[in-house]
Amino acid sequence: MTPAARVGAAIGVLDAWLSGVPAEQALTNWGRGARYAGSKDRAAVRDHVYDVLRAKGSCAVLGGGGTGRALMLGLVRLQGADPAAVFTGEGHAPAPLTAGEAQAEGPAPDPRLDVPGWTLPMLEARVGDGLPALLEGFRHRAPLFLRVNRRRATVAQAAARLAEDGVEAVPDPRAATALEVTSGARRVKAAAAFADGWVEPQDLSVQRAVAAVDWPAGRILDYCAGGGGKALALADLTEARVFAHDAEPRRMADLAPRAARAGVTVTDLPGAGLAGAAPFDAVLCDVPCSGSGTWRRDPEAKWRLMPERLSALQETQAAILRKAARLVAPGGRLVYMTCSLFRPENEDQVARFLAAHPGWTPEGQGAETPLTASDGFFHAVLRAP
Ligand SMILES: C[S@@+](CC[C@H](N)C(=O)[O-])C[C@H]1O[C@@H](n2cnc3c(N)ncnc32)[C@H](O)[C@@H]1O
Repeated sequence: MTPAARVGAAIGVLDAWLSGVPAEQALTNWGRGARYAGSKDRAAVRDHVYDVLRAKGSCAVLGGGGTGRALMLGLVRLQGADPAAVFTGEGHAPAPLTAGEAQAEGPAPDPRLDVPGWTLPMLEARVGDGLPALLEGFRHRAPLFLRVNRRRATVAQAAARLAEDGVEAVPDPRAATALEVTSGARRVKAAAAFADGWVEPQDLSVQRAVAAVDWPAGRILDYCAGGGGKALALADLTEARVFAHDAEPRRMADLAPRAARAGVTVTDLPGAGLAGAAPFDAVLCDVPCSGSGTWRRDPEAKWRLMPERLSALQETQAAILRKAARLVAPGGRLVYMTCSLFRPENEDQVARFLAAHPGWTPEGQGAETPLTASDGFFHAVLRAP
């Protein structure tokens, strides 16, 4: 495919997204009908779509509208390319610009347009004067970080082995287990270091939060284990026996093979087994949240989020904390985590729990933002009476 044909394909995918099809589904649907597209074409189309979703408000201003075509035109302008060289109408390229489209270019748009307006006060409350830098960052792709499984390799050994497979990665002094991938990110999952469990993708902010907690020896329950990212990190980092639970057990399907790769043991605990297995010395609640800390990675999420959804998430978070607290041993720890930047999901949620649970004490908390680590991430440690 020519570069212009890739833009044409991205326009179709964006139109499908605008009609309500999730981005991944829209990309899959396009891919099924595009047998001629090679892996580089597919990657380029995906990148166009996600670049638009990261900067949708700016693209709409620069492209003069909200259709897939206008958004892609805006992206071409935002990236400093010449639209006339892309919108040629030749082959599978999009049709030439109309006079109106050619004139639509205006001043550089405000990055505030690239997040839902009602979230701006919450973002500002988190980063203060850093808001312009945060919003500018949201327009760009997030870096990829790996966590080195220290039971398998040192950080230096993992970096050297990744390099053999064309993945360049450098240690990050902000976390002892972190490698930042500086080139070859798409090759990580095919690399021997990944297949042999030396590395797992995990954001820097998560690695910092996990390392900041004083985890007890004994028994730790990951109550919202999902794919198991935190449970695996805990099994590698601590000497504790790690258990994993999730309200939707199918989400934990990858946990066993990932644990086997990493050479660690994580024990599944279905709902029926929870009460009998309690109490635990620590219970981690990595709760469902807005994901506002990961909007660079999942920009579609910011356009899906509505105030009602945020309120519902807060109720879910409070309910999970209430239930999980009952599983903590006397004097044990409840560790609350979100990948949200919003206080209502973080500090306010902790305050609400403490107000309703006399005797529990806060033992420290931390909030990362894309300005301090990579993703936004929050953690708080609460001590049981
Ligand atoms: C943020 S994700 C967890 C990500 C995971 N810890 C990781 O590191 O990959 C939140 C998880 O909470 C689960 N969940 C939602 N409601 C729950 C509940 N009431 N009890 C337990 N888990 C719940 C979801 O199924 C989802 O897998």
